[in-house]
Amino acid sequence: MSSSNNTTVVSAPGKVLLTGGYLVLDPAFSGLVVATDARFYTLIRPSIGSVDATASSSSEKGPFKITVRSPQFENATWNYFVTIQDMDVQLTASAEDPSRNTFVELALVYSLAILGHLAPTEQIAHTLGTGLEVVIAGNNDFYSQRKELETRGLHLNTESLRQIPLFASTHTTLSKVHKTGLGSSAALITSLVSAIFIHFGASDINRDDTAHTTISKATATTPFLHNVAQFVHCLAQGKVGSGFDVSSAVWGSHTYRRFSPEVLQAVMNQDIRNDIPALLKVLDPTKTTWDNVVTPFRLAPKLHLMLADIDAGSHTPTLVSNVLRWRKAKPEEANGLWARLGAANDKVVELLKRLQQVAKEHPVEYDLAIEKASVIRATEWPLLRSQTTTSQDVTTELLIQIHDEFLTVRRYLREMSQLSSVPIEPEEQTRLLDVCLSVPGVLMAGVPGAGGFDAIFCIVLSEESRKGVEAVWSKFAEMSVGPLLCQESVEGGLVLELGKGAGDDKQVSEQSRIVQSLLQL
Ligand SMILES: Nc1ncnc2c1ncn2[C@@H]1O[C@H](COP(=O)(O)OP(=O)(O)O)[C@@H](O)[C@H]1O
Ligand SMILES: C[C@@](O)(CCOP(=O)(O)OP(=O)(O)O)CC(=O)O
Repeated sequence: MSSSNNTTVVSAPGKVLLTGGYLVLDPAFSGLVVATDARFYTLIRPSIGSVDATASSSSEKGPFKITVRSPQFENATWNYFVTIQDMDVQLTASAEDPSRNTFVELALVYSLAILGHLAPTEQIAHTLGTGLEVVIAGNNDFYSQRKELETRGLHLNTESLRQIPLFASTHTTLSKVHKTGLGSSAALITSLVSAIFIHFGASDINRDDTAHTTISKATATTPFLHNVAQFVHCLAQGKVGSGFDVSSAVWGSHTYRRFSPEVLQAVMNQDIRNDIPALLKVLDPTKTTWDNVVTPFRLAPKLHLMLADIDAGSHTPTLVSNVLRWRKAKPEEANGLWARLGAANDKVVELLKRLQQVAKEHPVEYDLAIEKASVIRATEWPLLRSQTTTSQDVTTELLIQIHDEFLTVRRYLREMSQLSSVPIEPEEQTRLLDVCLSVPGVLMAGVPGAGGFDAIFCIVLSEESRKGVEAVWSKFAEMSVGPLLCQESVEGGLVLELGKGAGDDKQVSEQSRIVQSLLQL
């Protein structure tokens, strides 16, 4: 039983880790991850034309063909064949394909193998029908658009980026593409895994799991999809990372405390393919306690997130292994810093939450305070302090505290850089961030995630501040700073864009324009 119109589209957002880089690898600390409105989309529909699915033996069904395409890349089509024998659903990659895609392949292998133990064989075979076509596409922000702008003779700025069509060609292959750090593989795997479970009628995600789920099983819920995506992502990356990227792809912006790595450690090998019941036991949230903690978060109104990728990328795994090596070698030095940085990170989050609350309780005064602060530099905000203690002052006070506390976070990150000899906030980035902060109305500026030369983020209070920051970026001579168009996601995590259960309002929304364009790819 596939989706009503036989096509399923599921999207998952990209991410930016504002606080908690490195610390979030340790379950004792948490991180603040903001989901972006730049999303990854997976479309699944029946293949056109018929495929010979004759049984090779009386009880075996198949082979059924699944073709996966990533139209933004050169040489990015992969073919797979599925056979079903009782509950055992096997997927093999075509030997004729010039390249393999481990991430896509593992997502398909394990999602289908798990499905074999959750849905009736007949239902799976029926949905596979004459074969399936899978189309994968990421918002342009996931990949550097420098080449596309060049071919169009356009400058590197947001105005030019808006002229590029949706899902533009990257003019290169997946292995050579310059990624912008929004977490393509986590968003891809989360959308792909979820699209498969939904397309085969084994899951029914909706905004509220309890209210709308027609399938009552624990394996039909969003936490289960999260666990499967987390497992596949870890297997594809060859290690159990913190998992904040998959978590935000599933649930949107939140403060994240990781699951204990031991939860997945025992199944982190490809032999588990031969024992799906054991794997299911680990992934079923009612059978294994996943101790990850997700507390929803939204930036207060009028706080705008800006992101830029820097064309001088760092290799995150190298940064991480060097920082962890230093922590192991100098535990006392590192743990002291970990504790101070952890406390400063928590303080930033707490202040941002309080700002949200004040905006809710005193919207008029809040807006006035933001308006005033947006036209002067953060260092001059103390001048706005008046004698009375009105709600406007509360807002101004919080803005001052957030700005100051985030400077403390950066100071600790630079200390970490120095002690570990890892360029987490390198000097070039420090200079860039400090110039950004000198623009009126800039609340925060920092290096996201693992830091390095990869990217920066700013949080600004008005459209004017945004323009001011963009002007700084375009003039910065030391490095090429490429703005991204994305902002904080308002839709949260996973969204069923098309298929059984997708909201009707999607038909007229911006998202439906995106889905229409996907259908043409
Ligand atoms: N559009 C896409 N289509 C298919 N696979 C993709 C796509 N984007 C990313 N991937 C997969 O994700 C892998 C990149 O993963 P990784 O290096 O962990 O990047 P990231 O830091 O963006 O998560 C690619 O090798 C590919 O397998
Ligand atoms: C160091 C980290 O805590 C954060 C890294 O975050 P990034 O967002 O920098 O990651 P990439 O997208 O892989 O480059 C490692 C982790 O939590 O897994």
